[in-house]
Amino acid sequence: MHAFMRTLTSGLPGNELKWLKQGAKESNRSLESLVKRRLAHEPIQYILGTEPFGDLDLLCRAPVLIPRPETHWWTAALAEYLPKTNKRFAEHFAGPTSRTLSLLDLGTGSGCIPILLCHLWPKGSIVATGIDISQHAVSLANENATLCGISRSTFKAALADFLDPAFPNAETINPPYDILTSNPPYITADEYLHLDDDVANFEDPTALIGGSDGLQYYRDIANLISRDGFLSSDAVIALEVGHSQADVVSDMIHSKGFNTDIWRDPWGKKRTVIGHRR
Ligand SMILES: C[S@@+](CC[C@H](N)C(=O)[O-])C[C@H]1O[C@@H](n2cnc3c(N)ncnc32)[C@H](O)[C@@H]1O
Repeated sequence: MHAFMRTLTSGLPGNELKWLKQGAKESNRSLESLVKRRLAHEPIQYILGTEPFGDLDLLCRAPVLIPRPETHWWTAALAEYLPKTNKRFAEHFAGPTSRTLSLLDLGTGSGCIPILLCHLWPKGSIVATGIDISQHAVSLANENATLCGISRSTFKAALADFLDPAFPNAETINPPYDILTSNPPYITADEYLHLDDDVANFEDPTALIGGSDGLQYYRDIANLISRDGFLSSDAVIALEVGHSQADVVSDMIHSKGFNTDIWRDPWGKKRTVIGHRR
């Protein structure tokens, strides 16, 4: 048996084996079955069922997108940046004010972005909504919100399709929003064909492909933000983009009456487009 396990685990990096052993110990699942799943390219986050996102530990379940380190990076940076953008936001984050701030996250997946923002602003009271086209994602995001126990704020995920011309029409979507965040699907249909098995065989293609040129969702977001009454007059927008998309997405947002800024991640890539109403 030991020799069999040694052969089975020889294809795994040492740290993954350590995590799987830990996972097997914590959940009474056999190490052999966990290793077999990993060797079949299932991501370790789905096998263990969680992934750290800052100091949160979020539930992960296929096929909902596993939160990525680059998403954590800009979300944490946004939490620091927002109080510096205007007086109303600054007052709000210093402590409770008479008004709540409303936040909408488009394509919320695990709920990682709004849940971390609420967690990092413990003094503010934010009414956050995450929408997703996938019921798997909506359920997981609501479970994550309960698990993470955000104090003064509330977060609720709801099923909706933001590409639908009738969006927003559900009761759960209640504009105007003060903060709009999104990490939409942004890889091209061609890039999808070249993804590693770990991603392509387990994560939902709907979470990844942004149309033939990868930009379909940004065009839609640009249309949404230019609608009367969708955003408040001092709203801030934060969009994650693919590594070559920042300039074109920034131009789209700029053309809708917003000043824009592009943030580079710690690895030097242009990863986030920030927008403020002009
Ligand atoms: C790249 S994932 C991001 C998930 C999560 N926000 C994160 O950063 O880990 C994009 C998400 O958008 C959702 N999505 C795709 N098309 C959508 C649509 N038309 N309306 C609403 N959500 C959509 C997917 O189901 C997926 O959860």
